Amino acid sequence: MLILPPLSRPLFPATTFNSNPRRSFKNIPSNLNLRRHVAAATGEVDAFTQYSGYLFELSSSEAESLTEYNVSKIRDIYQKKPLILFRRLFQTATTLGKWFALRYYDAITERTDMMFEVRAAELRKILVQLGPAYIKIAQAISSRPDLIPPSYLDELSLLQDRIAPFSTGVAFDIIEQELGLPIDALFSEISPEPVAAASLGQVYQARLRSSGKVVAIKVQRPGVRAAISLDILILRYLAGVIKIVGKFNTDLQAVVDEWASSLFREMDYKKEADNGVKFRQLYGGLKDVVVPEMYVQQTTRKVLVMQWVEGQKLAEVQDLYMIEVGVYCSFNQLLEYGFYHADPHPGNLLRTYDGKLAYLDFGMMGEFKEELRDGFIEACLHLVNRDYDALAKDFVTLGLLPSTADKEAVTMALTGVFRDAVSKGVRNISFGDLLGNLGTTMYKFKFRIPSYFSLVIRSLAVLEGIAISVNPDYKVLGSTYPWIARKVLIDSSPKLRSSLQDLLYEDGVFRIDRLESLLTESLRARTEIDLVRKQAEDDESKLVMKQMLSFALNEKGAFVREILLEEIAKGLDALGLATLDSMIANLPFRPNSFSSMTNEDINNLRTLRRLVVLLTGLQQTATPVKEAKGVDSYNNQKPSSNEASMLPYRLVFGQDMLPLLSVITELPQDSQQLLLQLPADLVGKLFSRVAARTIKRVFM
Ligand SMILES: Nc1ncnc2c1ncn2[C@@H]1O[C@H](COP(=O)(O)OP(=O)(O)OP(=O)(O)O)[C@@H](O)[C@H]1O
Repeated sequence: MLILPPLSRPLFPATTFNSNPRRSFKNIPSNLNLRRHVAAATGEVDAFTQYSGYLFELSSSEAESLTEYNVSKIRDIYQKKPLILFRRLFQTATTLGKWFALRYYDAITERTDMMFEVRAAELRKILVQLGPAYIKIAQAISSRPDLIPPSYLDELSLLQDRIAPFSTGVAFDIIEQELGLPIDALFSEISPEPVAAASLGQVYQARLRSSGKVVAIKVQRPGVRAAISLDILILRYLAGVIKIVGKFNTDLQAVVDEWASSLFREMDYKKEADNGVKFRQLYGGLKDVVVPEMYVQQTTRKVLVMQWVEGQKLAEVQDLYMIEVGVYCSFNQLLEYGFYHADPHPGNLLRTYDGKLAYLDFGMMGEFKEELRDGFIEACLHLVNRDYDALAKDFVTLGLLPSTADKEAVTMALTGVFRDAVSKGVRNISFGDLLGNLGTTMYKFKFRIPSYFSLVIRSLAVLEGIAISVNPDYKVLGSTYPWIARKVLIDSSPKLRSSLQDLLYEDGVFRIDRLESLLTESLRARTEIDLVRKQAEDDESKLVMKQMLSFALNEKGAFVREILLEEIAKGLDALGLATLDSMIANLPFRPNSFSSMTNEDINNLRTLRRLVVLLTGLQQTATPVKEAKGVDSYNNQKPSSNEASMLPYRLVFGQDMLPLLSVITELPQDSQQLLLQLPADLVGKLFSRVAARTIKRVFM
């Protein structure tokens, strides 16, 4: 048996854990008594390691074999062990009680503000001492600005789960027990000490004997399930007491139950492996994203074996491209498939040595249901388009605002927060600032953040946090917006289609500026095309043209294409009228200030021109119609007789159509075929428009 030699670029410095002597596992007697190992581990002067003695006591408990959260089973188990229950209750009450007493003392001596940071830091240490359940609570509430005052958020989010490891001997025994084979039958090499230790488990690096592949083995702390069950029971009692004493409306015990169920899911490594398999299927194929392969056959509830990923923690590398890949992948998780990594903290994201972003730890996954996803997208659209009233309504739809809230006051407060957020433009919205200000407002108005949403928020906030360490000006929402714009333009959900319709037609008037902004934003989304763009020789304008046309002539662009055709038909109709006007203006006996065009036609002509520019990227060489002031100024342009009849076309199409033709020939076959169908569709629309107008003019 060999000790795994360091890989070419070791991930973890050997100094990470200094407790275990380097040894091969031939030195570990297979029949080792667990208690001796725990005793050795508790030799470390560390609050959490002492705690592992307590975990060990519980490791043989009935609660350790619970497969899922079941409060009545847990109650039954611990009612039979009142001593353990009371001892833990006493330990928790005295530890937390001391802290609350100090807080109370601060309050009566009016030193609360002064001592805020000190108390927050003390609380963090206490939570680590109290063990996994409390560390997990702290991790969960560190993304809940509605639950705790903003100043505590910073301290709790610092809570690192780099906790002292438990004995390697115990870990190896667990691997053998769980996998049912001697460890050296399964692995040809293994690291002599854990490469990382977290609240629920620790990780070893090993090589599979069967295939020679390097794997990571995650081993669950012995006794952790029983300890967490016990703590959950105590917390439920506590929640019951607080609810009665504090006269709370919320069912606090239900909150504990919901959290406990998710924690139990996280402690089941078989579920984690299944999540990993699904995550790999959905996102493992994305460009520059790595999702380790799960060895489901070698995985049990307490031992997880997966492909080893070599790389550096994302927080330690200065690579903005990784953040962009992260944003792209997060978008896919949140808004495309709704299955997302709900715990992408910096320790769970690595940059591989060949420049890819690797995701680890699939214990906590979230599901963003389609209706809520669409609601979230709508809210983003409303935020970007500064429609604050609609935004306040979105808050109700998303379940963020209780129906009892004083809507007017809340809307006003929210408007203030959002106005500030978008004041420097969409690309500069700081998610962190928005969250902070939103948190203060939410805390004040007693909003609640539904649990599904807090995970979404957390996942975006983590990404922005990492990005900021690389580029202080990085804005995650600004980078996500192109994806949102793209989604709105191509999605077939009826809800999103109707919000697009509402957005583009305000009081019946077509808002080309909004379409322009959506289309141009959507092109900033880092698609495969965009990634190819790095190598492409094409010049910028030709690429924009190609992307726009590819979008408009694609299966997914059908809904927007319909809107575009409608607007182009209106524009061409107006162009026809303008041509007629120009020709009449050329007649020797032209009537004074004759015009067949209404203001609406002029607008349509302007829209057509902007659409041509937008879709083709062609620069206008003729006088922009935008500058003409209504029908009169249009007619007063007095062109020379030869130019006159061409003027409207030049106004719309500019002069150089050649690049457009060359791009069309480069489009995919499907798009070219669609393009050939367009004239027929357009003629149909134009014909019905001209007919309707003629009838109107003749009979009215
Ligand atoms: N497949 C892997 N390849 C390389 N390193 C890994 C792998 N899996 C885990 N690690 C290392 O082990 C650490 C802990 O793993 P992981 O986050 O899965 O444990 P956890 O107990 O679920 O932690 P948490 O408390 O964050 O939920 C990671 O931060 C990483 O450093």
